[in-house]
Amino acid sequence: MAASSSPPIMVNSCTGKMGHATAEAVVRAGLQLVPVSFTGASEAVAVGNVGVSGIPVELVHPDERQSAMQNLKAQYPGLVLIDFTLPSVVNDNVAFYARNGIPFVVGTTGGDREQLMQDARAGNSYAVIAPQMGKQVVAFQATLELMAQQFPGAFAGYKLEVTESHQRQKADTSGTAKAVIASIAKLGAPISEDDIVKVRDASTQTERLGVPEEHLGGHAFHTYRLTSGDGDVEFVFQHNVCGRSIYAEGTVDAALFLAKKVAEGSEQRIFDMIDVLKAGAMR
Ligand SMILES: NC(=O)c1ccc[n+]([C@@H]2O[C@H](COP(=O)([O-])OP(=O)(O)OC[C@H]3O[C@@H](n4cnc5c(N)ncnc54)[C@H](O)[C@@H]3O)[C@@H](O)[C@H]2O)c1
Ligand SMILES: O=C(O)C1=N[C@H](C(=O)O)CCC1
Repeated sequence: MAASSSPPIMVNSCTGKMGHATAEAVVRAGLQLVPVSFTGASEAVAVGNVGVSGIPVELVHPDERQSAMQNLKAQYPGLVLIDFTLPSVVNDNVAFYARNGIPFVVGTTGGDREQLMQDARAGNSYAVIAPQMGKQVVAFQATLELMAQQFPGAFAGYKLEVTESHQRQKADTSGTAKAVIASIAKLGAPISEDDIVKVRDASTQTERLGVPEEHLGGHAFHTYRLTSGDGDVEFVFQHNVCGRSIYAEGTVDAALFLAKKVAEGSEQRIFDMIDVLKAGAMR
């Protein structure tokens, strides 16, 4: 695979909310958006293409993706691929990208994460894989993980309550919240992913959580509350995001970071967003 510092970027799927926002960020960054996007079977049948900042992007049915990929590799040397699809298809997609040796960035959450990492490592592909692409949220996550590594068990005996609020259509529990509770478990306050309270109803979101009406369709309001056993001490961590631009911009940074790693012939091939932040790889 040829390397490039300004890679052509393919976004799957431009029919999705996050995929479309990321494709717009690719164009905004002055990068070449590959005018082809893999999409779900229903969308591929229903519409032929979708517009991204005035660029018509041709939609490819899952059954046609292998032949399309052969052509794309030839037509777009140095291609980097971004995946914002669904938890139900992300494993199959990652295995497909790895088999084709395409550098890829996966922001899609859920699926079988252990299998996903195994498949990503199995090929010779380069990848950035992270459930959270927003750089400032990633910095928060990294700080919490550092605290957990420096002071394991520091919050033993504390009770953790987690609430995550997202747009109504989000079916899965936030991948970011899952990653954060894994760090807090190392601090001594473990909870199960099933204990994460998912808020998806508009009235609770606007009246109790303060989500602006205009962002009900795209927001991430997370609260992590740690309370001491005697109830006398309380810590509250929050990250409240409206819209999707924080993720889209971080994803473009991740794609540029990955293209650089390919160009360098980096020995490490699989990265997360903390690696992107540590490299200072932000525009
Ligand atoms: N990492 C992050 O920072 C971040 C940020 C936002 C969303 N996400 C994740 O991204 C994913 C998508 O979120 P969304 O809000 O865009 O969802 P969405 O439902 O709007 O979009 C999903 C898209 O995937 C497409 N799709 C379905 N099957 C496909 C297949 N086999 N191949 C290609 N495309 C296929 C659908 O057509 C749909 O357009 C979720 O897992 C979400 O958690 C991650
Ligand atoms: O909008 C979404 O869906 C998001 N998904 C990621 C998660 O599951 O944590 C990141 C935040 C937004």
